[in-house]
Amino acid sequence: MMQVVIATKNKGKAKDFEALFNPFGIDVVTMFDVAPDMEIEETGTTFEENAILKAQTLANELNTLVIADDSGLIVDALGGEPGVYSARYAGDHDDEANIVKVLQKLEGVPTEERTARFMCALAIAGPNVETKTVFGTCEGVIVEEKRGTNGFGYDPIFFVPQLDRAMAELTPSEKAAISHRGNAIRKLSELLPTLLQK
Ligand SMILES: O=c1nc[nH]c2c1ncn2[C@H]1C[C@H](O)[C@@H](COP(=O)(O)OP(=O)(O)OP(=O)(O)O)O1
Ligand SMILES: [Mg+2]
Repeated sequence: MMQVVIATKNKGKAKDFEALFNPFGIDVVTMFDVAPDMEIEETGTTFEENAILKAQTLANELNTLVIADDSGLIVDALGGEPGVYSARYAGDHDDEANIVKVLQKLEGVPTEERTARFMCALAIAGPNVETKTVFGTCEGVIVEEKRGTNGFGYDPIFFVPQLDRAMAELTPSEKAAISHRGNAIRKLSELLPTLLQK
């Protein structure tokens, strides 16, 4: 069985990656499987820097090819917040508190000004390969109340106009087809043949 190592400790992200890789017969392995005690501090100021940091740190530790994802929500009316700090916006990795904070800050802001996007930076690093990064985005609107129970993070408040549903109302494969993460993976897959030749 082919497998891909993802430098993440986010179970929601891991499920997204499974929806993207399992259809190709590729198993997803996370830090819970290969480095459960490892903590990688995200000291970068951009998604790209943090993705590279996570990919290279785990790749050096395992001496194998690793993909890392650094992602977040950009809300236009909040000047781009929570951005790179999405995971720690209101509390450390407290999805519910993060959602409440975004909704409170957007109180009274009309729908047409509630535009937002998810951003995903993926880095791939490993022995004998030059570290590469790719990016994916997904456009949406922040709704006033949570909708749906699928996905993770800010998915319940992220409405996808294209599908007329919130991200948390999509099945894993529907999300994979349109998400920032899906779009980034599709770009990475175009790079892989050249990357692995060396
Ligand atoms: O598809 C998504 N649907 C909803 N929310 C999302 C999504 N993608 C990223 N997000 C939010 C969650 C978290 O608040 C932050 C990611 O932070 P980020 O540091 O990249 O991930 P993390 O710390 O949860 O796991 P890890 O670093 O171990 O991969 O953006
Ligand atoms: Mg993180």
